[in-house]
Amino acid sequence: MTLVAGVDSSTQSCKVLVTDAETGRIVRSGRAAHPDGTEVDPEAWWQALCTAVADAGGLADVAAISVGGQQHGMVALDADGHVIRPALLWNDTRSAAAAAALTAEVGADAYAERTGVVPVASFTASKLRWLRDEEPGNAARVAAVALPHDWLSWRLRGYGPEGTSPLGPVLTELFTDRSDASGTAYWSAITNDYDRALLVAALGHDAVLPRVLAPGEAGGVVHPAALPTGGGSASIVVGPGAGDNAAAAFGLGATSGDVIVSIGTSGTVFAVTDSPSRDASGIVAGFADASGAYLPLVATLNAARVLDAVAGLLGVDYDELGRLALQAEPGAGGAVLVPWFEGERTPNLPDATAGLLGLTLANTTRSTVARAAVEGLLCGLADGLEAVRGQGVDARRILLIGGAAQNTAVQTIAAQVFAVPVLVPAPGEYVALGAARQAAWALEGVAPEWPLATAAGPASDHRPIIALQYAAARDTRAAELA
Ligand SMILES: Nc1ncnc2c1ncn2[C@@H]1O[C@H](COP(=O)(O)OP(=O)(O)O)[C@@H](O)[C@H]1O
Ligand SMILES: O=C(CO)[C@@H](O)[C@H](O)COP(=O)(O)O
Repeated sequence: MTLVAGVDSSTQSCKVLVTDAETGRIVRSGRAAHPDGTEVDPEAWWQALCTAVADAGGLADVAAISVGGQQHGMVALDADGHVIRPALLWNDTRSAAAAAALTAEVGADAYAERTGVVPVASFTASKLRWLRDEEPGNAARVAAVALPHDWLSWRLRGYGPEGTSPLGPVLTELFTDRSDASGTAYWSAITNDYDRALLVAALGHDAVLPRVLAPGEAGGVVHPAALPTGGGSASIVVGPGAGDNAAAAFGLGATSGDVIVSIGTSGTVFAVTDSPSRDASGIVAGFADASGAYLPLVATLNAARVLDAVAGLLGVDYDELGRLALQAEPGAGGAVLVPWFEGERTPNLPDATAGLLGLTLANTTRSTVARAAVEGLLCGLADGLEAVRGQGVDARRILLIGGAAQNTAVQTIAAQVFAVPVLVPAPGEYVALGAARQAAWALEGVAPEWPLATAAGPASDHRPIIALQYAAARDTRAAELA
């Protein structure tokens, strides 16, 4: 049996799956935590990757590996391959003003036309502009800009800072893939090329950018001395890797009619499409996918951690939070949580705060607050679904994934919020699975047809009151914050 490995270096943790290359059957797995915070030293991701690989039994018998990862994070390298400062992550909103400045200078229409996206705080270009303005000394030292998955793939291949890596700081050996490149706001999924003028507009000067591999293209091999556990043979192929959402779509084998809703640290709504999208409003990001197609996507900053916050407030665990939520009626008796705890990306309100609206003596109970939390986070994603549909996406069913998708109340209430059937694939790490499938593709030259994840769904039970009530509260909250 030939084995391949897939990695999900996500916001909160690193997960590794080792699978049968032919069938996708999971043979073993490992994981390790990432530090908290919206800026992180990439070295922590590398250490977590090493730990997760060891936890998954190492790579000695593995023939190929590919790395999926959180999108957009700014990994700025100097000419000696050192990381210049901790990476700003996709959920770090300090670059909001930089995003607005770039958009004003270039124009939203021009950005959408040239890159498929309009800058928001999350995108790499906005973070580079922030660096240029706030840390000019650091910006001047930037010799290359990579994304989390690019940098980890580079490290796996033995590259890194002088003296601490077997092959040293060969910046031109960095590679990425279409999906992650499309989240930079200086690459076009249509021309398949960087827009260097937009990089210079953001950073203030040109820099080495990772070569963009074709889907399924092999990017080299794991260096036998890169991992502390040893890399196994000298010929473990490294696949192109992908942004985590694209990797999940590839792992799920999503096709036309499928819309994926992922509830992890981020909330995302996305689909695989044959043609690119260009939304000059900036709500839908016109990303690329991992198979050579496109991935229109809406992301929210407030997803699974909304439940963490409210469970903490109520002093309960996830299961009890779910039980409480299901004790209340749909609409939570008029209580609405607009869950913008971390500011928000969609709608683009980076400085927003959350609001609990519509409280009365009658509805101020633990169960209505629990339900309002679940409804609020799902309604933000339902708005995302409408926006994605507005780009011509056919939504015949929703595939619900991510950490919080395992919560029974989230599943039940999703079937009340979305007017489209909701399916919950068997619990799994679909980003890592997609990366493993990519590894098999890079190894064998053909994308393997792995059996689709089995998925069961809550019965459709659409309750329009939830979204109607949320829309009114959302608009009220946005007006309060304006
Ligand atoms: N049963 C559950 N109910 C609600 N939330 C959950 C549950 N299990 C895990 N989570 C949440 O899922 C999140 C992790 O999801 P994951 O998709 O792995 O995140 P990421 O990819 O952003 O690192 C955590 O914030 C955790 O609180
Ligand atoms: O910013 C985006 C997508 O544009 C996020 O989806 C990140 O890619 C992080 O994902 P998770 O770690 O929450 O899965």
